[in-house]
Amino acid sequence: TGTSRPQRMLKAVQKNATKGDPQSVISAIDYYCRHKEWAMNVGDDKGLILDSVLMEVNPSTVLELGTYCGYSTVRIARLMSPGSKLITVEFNPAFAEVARQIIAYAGLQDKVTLVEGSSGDLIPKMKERFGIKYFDFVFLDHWKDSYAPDTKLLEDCGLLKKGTVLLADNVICPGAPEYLKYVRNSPRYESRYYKSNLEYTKAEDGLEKSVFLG
Ligand SMILES: Oc1cc(-c2ccc(F)cc2)cc2cncnc12
Ligand SMILES: [Mg+2]
Repeated sequence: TGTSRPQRMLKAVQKNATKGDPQSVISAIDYYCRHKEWAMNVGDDKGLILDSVLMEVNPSTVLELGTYCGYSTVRIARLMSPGSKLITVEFNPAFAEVARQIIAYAGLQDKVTLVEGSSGDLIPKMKERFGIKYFDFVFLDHWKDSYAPDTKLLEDCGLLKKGTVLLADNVICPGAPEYLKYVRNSPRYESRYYKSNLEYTKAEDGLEKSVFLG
């Protein structure tokens, strides 16, 4: 069988990026996925929007749902202040294994806790396992039909506080219609859509930013 796409992406990082330099890891992945083989990272176009929303929030605690190879984990963690914490959840063990190595290559392993498992199982354990009171920022980038149930679960577990920002990838492509309906119709959220492109393509996609109002 040979190598997987995530393994080839890791090789490209090890070959073309500088150890301990997160920006070079991001650039190496973007170059590889734009010129060699596409992969489902949030990418450089939507990545710039992610960067700016993240910097605006300057969160102490972040939850990422859907690690994949760790591209957005590196994008987020590189901008987080000293002492802040990112917990990232990945269901697929092969993805998690590559992500650990890419996060470590970027030198960001001290800020990041990667947890393997299903978001639905892990969200109710966040307080007891990781001593998390609230999340200041949540990046949703996993299965699109889990966005809405996981958001409701975060509310029910008391993991959102007034002002918590949810940022959801792929709300157009592949699409998360039930999630959009939920956050756009709920009086508990203030939502806006950031139009962009599906990573490394000309197709439309975008990010939905939703502020929890408490
Ligand atoms: O950013 C993403 C993109 C796509 C995707 C795949 C195939 C296609 F044709 C278009 C889009 C799938 C994803 C699954 N999980 C998280 N993020 C994703
Ligand atoms: Mg995505």
